[in-house]
Order: sequence, then structure tokens, then C-alpha cells
Amino acid sequence: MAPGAVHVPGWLTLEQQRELVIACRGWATGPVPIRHTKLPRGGVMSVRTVCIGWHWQPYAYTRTADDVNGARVAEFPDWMVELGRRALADAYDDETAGEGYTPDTALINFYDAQAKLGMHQDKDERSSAPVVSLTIGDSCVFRFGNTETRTKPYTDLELGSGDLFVFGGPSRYAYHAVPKILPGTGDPATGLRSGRLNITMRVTGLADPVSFSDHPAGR
Ligand SMILES: O=C(O)CCC(=O)C(=O)O
Ligand SMILES: [Fe+2]
Repeated sequence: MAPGAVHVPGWLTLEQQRELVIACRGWATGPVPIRHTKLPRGGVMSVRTVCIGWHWQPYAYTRTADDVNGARVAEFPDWMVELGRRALADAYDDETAGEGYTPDTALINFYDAQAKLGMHQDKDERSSAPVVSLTIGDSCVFRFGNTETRTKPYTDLELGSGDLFVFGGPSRYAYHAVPKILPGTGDPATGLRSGRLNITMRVTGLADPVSFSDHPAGR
């Protein structure tokens, strides 16, 4: 694609896709329900999102979903860290590429047939570690641009069910968008009857504040 940006079609098996759909269904119901993210100027995103590990809202991460129900988001599971590491090793065709990669947040996005996502950079993280993106269900047009402007040059490609897309290195801050969902292209055997599920794992680079009681000297 571009240096640091790699598309691996059909990376997830059907069984892995099924398991991810089940996991995401669970997260979509709680502790923080999936919702249309509110934008600072009063709009709402057409995509529905639920986060694990850290909660994202424009333009910050917190442990609690203060713009939804105030609950702490679900833990980021170890198996997903493992999946992220394998994604990097496979995308970069380098067994060592995933070593030390410890994603601590994932945005789980659900697109119905009408949903879109405008050109943006993922830049609310304080780490430049790669973003690992997975697609399940309907295919979409994915627009992958440059790091300088939200306009051309960009490349439109299709991301289909099971595809992996990694953007790291010189592509980490590339603008990207989802201009179109291709309804009816998904295989219902994934467990998703319609729409597109997207999971993006990231490293926030954030740490929880150390509380007084965590200090042995404070006991
Ligand atoms: O749905 C996608 O493929 C991209 C999602 C995305 O860019 C994001 O969540 O920041
Ligand atoms: Fe993004």
C-alpha cells in the first residue's frame, strides 16, 4: 500500500470472525452500550461505537464513558493483545514485528448500510505504535490517504470480511475514511446478518494515575 500500511485480505478465519462477532455483541450491551458518538459541535457520528480498555470520545481517552453512562469500559482482553501481535507479525511478514506491541484500547465500530466515516487521522493516542484494523461482515470502500492533507492523493480499496489492515510507521498518521458500505456483501455465517463490524486496536500511551493506596509507603 504505502510504507507501513499493509492490507492482508482474508486474514481472519470464519471461526475467528464468529468468535469476534460474539465478543463484540457482548461489549455492545455493556458495561457501556454501543452508541452514536456525539461530536463537540452537536452532531452525531453515523457509525455506532463501543470501546474496550479505554473509552474514546472526540478527542480524548478516559477509563469511564462519561458521555454515555459513566461506567468503566470493559477490560482489554489478553487474547486480543495476542491477536494484535500476530496481526503485526503477519502484516509486516516479520516474526518480531509484534514483539512488545501491547494495544490497550479498541474501538468497535458498527456500520449499517448508510453509515460513513469522514477523512481523519487517528491522533488522540500518545503512542505512535501501529493501528490494527479488522473487518467483519459487509465490505466497505476504505480510503487511505496521506499524512499531510485530508484530500488527494488517496487510494480507495475494498476491505472485506476477515481482512486485516495495519497502519504503522510512516503511515501511522495517514488520513483515512470509510466513504461507503457495500450492503449485502457479508457472509451471514460470520453471525452478522447485515452491516460491517470494524475493530481498531491501538496503543493509547496513557497510564492510570497512581493512587495513594498503591504506594507501599502510603499504607
Ligand atoms: O472502519 C474502519 O475501517 C476505520 C475506522 C476508523 O478509522 C477509526 O475508528 O478511527
Ligand atoms: Fe481512524
